[in-house]
Amino acid sequence: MVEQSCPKSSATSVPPDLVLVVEDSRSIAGLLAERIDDELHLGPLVAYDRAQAKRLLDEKAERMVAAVLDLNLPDAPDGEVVRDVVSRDIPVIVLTATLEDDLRDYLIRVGVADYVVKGAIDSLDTVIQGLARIRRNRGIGALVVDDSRSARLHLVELLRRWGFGCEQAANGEQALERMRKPDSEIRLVICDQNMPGMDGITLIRNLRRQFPAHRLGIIGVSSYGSGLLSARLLKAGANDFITRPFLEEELSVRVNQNVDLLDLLRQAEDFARRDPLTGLGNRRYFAELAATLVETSERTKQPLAALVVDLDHFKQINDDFGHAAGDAALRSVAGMLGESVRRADLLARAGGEEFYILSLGLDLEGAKKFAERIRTSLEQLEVRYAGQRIAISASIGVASFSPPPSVEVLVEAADLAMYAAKKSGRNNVKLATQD
Ligand SMILES: Nc1nc2c(ncn2[C@@H]2O[C@H](COP(=O)(O)OP(=O)(O)OP(=O)(O)O)[C@@H](O)[C@H]2O)c(=O)[nH]1
Repeated sequence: MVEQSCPKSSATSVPPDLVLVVEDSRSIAGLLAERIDDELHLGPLVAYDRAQAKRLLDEKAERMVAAVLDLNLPDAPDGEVVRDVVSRDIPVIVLTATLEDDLRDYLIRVGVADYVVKGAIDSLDTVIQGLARIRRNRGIGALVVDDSRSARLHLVELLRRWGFGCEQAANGEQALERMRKPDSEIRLVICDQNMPGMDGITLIRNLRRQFPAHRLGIIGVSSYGSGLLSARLLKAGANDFITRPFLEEELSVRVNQNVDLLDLLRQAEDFARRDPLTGLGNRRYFAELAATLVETSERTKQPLAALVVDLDHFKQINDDFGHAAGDAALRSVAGMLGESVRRADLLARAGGEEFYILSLGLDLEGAKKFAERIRTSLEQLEVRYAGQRIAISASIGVASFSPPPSVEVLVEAADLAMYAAKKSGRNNVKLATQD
């Protein structure tokens, strides 16, 4: 079995939304609190000494995303507050005036996520970036694969202090079994090369066949002196590698850079599927999800309905009020449609002033009622631009098949019905004929 090492989040109903700042300099504490609030939209909890910090921990520890701690406090001159916080499994960034080697060793040993030397021009920027990463990491599942229990636990402990939700597997087979589970998403795998049975390279090849580089970051771990091995790990599909023994800081940077890259790739993916004006999915997004809905309709023997919603005389709106007003109207319509559909429905902007909705479980009669409701809501929609009301209406075509032969047939049927609605005067709903 795969061991669950650290929970992804605490069991409280309020998601963690606070950052503890323990700093006796009121000016630094004030600056940090302001930036945590403004830039991260998290609630700063400020304590000026250890006693205050302990009280806040007793009251609100489970709501803390992370803590920023000064090492020298009036009632705790030797960093005692660090242990108070680390012992509660809250990721810690330490602010320190100086950094000698033995202090660095102590901080890593005691379990801090990061340390920042005070006074450098960008030190507060570094703290804010560190907090943003810890918050981001909380939503990311990581899997450590290593047959050595102590090596595995070391990696798990490091990932946990950086905020990751973390699981572990003792060999390649366990790791593949874990990756087959759809429940919690693992986005980062750190895997050792030398394992009995399936080695790291074979495991990475296997993983890469199933998970492209923008879905899963893989960091291979090789031993010192095996330069060729590192190259082979990369060739097998690892995004990066680290050589043992490593400094915790180096692993932290590699892990964070890889997760940053995953985020960027995910954003690029998202941009390719999203309409920038309305924030709705675009045609590409629609095509991908529609295929899944058709499959579900076939499998569950439920009808699948399509609505094609085309705004009337939109050119006239642009001509009368200007293109910016037309844009504002499209955004309002998208917002209204977003509120009208159920969570499981698929809504997309198909292009221009046309929107598609797919709804599983609606027969033609149900879909007609749904379309009528949308038509009426659009008619009543209050779109105001520069003090003037822009009247909106739509012609809606409706089709429902149980199951549809294909997405194309379903949408084409609804599209033809929409044209019939336009022909018969606009601002009405028409149903597709069964043939
Ligand atoms: N403001 C704005 N206008 C857009 C956008 N996309 C398409 N349009 C405009 O929507 C109008 C669509 O015009 P037509 O296809 O002639 O249709 P219509 O005027 O709505 O008339 P009917 O559909 O026949 O009722 C065009 O003038 C496009 O320029 C957009 O993103 N923003």
